[in-house]
Amino acid sequence: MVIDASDVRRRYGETVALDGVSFAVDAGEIFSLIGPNGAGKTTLIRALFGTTDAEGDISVFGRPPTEVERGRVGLLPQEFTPADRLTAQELIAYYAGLYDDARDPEAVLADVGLADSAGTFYENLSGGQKRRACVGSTLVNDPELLVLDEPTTGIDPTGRRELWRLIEGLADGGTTVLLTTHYMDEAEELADRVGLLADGKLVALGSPAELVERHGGDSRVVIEADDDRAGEDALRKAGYAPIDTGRHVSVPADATEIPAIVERLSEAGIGYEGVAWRQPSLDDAYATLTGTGAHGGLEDGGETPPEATTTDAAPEGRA
Ligand SMILES: Nc1ncnc2c1ncn2[C@@H]1O[C@H](COP(=O)(O)OP(=O)(O)OP(=O)(O)O)[C@@H](O)[C@H]1O
Repeated sequence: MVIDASDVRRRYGETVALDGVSFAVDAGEIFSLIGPNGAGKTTLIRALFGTTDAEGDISVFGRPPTEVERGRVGLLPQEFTPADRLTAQELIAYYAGLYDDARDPEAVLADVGLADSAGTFYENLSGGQKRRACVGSTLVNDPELLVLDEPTTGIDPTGRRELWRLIEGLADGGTTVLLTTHYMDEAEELADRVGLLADGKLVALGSPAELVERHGGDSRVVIEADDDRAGEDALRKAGYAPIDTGRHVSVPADATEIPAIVERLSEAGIGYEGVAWRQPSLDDAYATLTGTGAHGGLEDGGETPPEATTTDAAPEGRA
């Protein structure tokens, strides 16, 4: 086991940032922490690495956070902006210089796909290349555990996919990865297991598929109606129970029910742009658990996560 955390608590004055968090991460796993802004993700990462004090039992590689050998861990903080006028090569070489037995910077540049951009100033790299260069700076010590705090925030879809492939490659090579993200597709794509933090508590823990199964709801037919309200009314009258997703008309149904749904709509004279069948995703599970969309927050007026989800996380809290 690489990380073992039990009943971790941290307050900042009156603010409870972590309220008894327990979880464990195994070697070679990609574990993703998700949760609304202010849920406690960064505080938890800082507690795991001893840069903030916390109550509870934490061990990383079997040792208290402050006693872990630095060389075994690589950490990419959320706010990390290297100097614009360093080339990619200079950036990696700088970090390599901090370790006695660092890897060859050229090899690290190749690993993060920047061999051809080694001489490019950081400011002239694309968003995705910049983040890969930053990840590269955490790889100079060949860490066994890599911690990435929102590694793809602000990057375009191509850059995000490049980073995903990089992270997957590292995990395939045996690196344990702990990452935070606000992107549910990222957690779903990358993570072996996901922990959902809300208000300092781990309210759900499991593989993306398990969380979707437990909290994602039913598969649904989504209708892009010309008039959503009229569409919902028509389907309700026909015996369907529309789900409130904030946009379009969604009714729990199998794909085989599409013809019947379309018929009900045309009987009611409702026009539509499109009809699609969709299985629930991690986004849906997240919305159910937090009462928000993926980019909202409980503090933005969402509901308190249902009690049942708090208790159902408990037995799996420790792997
Ligand atoms: N140094 C600090 N001093 C006071 N309060 C803090 C400090 N750091 C965090 N907090 C508070 O603790 C809570 C958890 O914050 P944290 O940054 O861990 O959340 P987060 O899940 O990482 O949020 P985000 O997704 O926005 O990065 C918040 O209410 C935050 O305001």
